[in-house]
Amino acid sequence: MFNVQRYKNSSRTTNKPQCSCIPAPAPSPLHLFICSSSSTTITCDMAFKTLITLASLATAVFAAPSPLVSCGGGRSVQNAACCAWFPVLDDIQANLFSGAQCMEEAHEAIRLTFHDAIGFSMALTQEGKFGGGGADGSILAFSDIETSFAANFGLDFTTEAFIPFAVAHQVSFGDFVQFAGAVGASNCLGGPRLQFLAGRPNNSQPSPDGLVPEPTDSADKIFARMQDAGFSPTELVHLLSAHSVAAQYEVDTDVAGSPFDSTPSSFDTQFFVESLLKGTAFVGNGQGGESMSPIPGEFRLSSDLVISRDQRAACEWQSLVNDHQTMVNNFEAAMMKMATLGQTVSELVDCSDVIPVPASAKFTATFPPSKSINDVDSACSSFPFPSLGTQPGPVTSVLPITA
Ligand code: HEM
Ligand SMILES: [Ca+2]
Repeated sequence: MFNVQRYKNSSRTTNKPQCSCIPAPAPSPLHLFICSSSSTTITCDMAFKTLITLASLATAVFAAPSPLVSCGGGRSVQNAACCAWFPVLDDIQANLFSGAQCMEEAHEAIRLTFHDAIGFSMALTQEGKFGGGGADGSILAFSDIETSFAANFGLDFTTEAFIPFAVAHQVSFGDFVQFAGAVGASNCLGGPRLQFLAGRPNNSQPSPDGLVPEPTDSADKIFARMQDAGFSPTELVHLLSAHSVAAQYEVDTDVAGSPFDSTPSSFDTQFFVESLLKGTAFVGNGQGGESMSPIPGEFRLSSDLVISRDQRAACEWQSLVNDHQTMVNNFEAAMMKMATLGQTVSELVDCSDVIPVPASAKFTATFPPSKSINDVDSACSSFPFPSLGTQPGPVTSVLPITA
């Protein structure tokens, strides 16, 4: 096993008053609030009002912006414990993400957040078969087991590359997976600034097989699996914004690096546009979860096809075609939920201020060259597909992402 220390959260204490409510002598309907340290007795009603007032005051005081703590080098954070993440940030930006790029490793980092966190099942927990799980770093701690699952095929390269960083910086695997994903996403033009909470313990169990959705799965199967982890079809659409900065390497290795949209380094809405165009040809061999795509070089996952055409998701999908800001907001909210699956949020420290602010961009969605509204395969009848311009020029092939 790796010698990784558990991230130490600041100790927390609770102030419980040494008081209790007892019924007042009949016929009074009141309960009396009696404190051991005081001879005063007041009614519970009054006591609770006082406590509520004190609690609101305390909340107001603690909610006030706290002074920033300097971490040196011109960087500062709200919580001093978060300074420890800057060396991790600098290391992965330079040595994992090739200088803060939104390329293959950053994409893999985003994907890994999902493949770790989705190892969580309310049904299995209720049946007493697999409690816990979720965003716990098990995909790194038990990479030999979890990367043998079909849905994680090829992720062994990623886990091998990621593990040494977590070990070197002595942070928990669960924290590292979510941190690397948030930093990777921030490298993408127009990307989200994801929340990052630190302090996940390093005590995961291997996830059972079968919890990560596969590109060959039906919409019913995928929605059921996501529901079992606490996500609605709408939230799944929000999470799938990640496929705007994505490519495949393992579904068809002969066309490794073929992206899911024409702008795989921009967290823009082109994925939602292009995935709704009629497929015309396979980029690869058409097997293992590939569907026909509309543009040469672009790869379409069958799972994206069935989800985007399903009545439970189609309108949400279409609503994001030309709404980058909503796409970012939705993704941030859904990722916040996913990154803490199986964790006790109150025990984590908010270190979001360590995550870089992504380069902002104002995107206007367009049809690829030669495509128009006539090529749209909309499954949403509630509102029309937005009116978009067409990129000028001849049809060009989307280039693969190469290392
Ligand atoms: C229905 C659920 C999903 C299915 C079936 C699915 C399937 C896939 C597949 C088959 C690949 C290609 C892997 C390869 O061959 O290298 C992929 C890539 C990717 N997925 Fe998903 N995915 C799903 C949801 C998600 C979610 C929720 C996220 C993130 C929040 C995500 C992020 C990514 C990213 C970033 C990549 C690109 C990885 C790279 O370029 O190396 N996916 N996905
Ligand atoms: Ca894109």
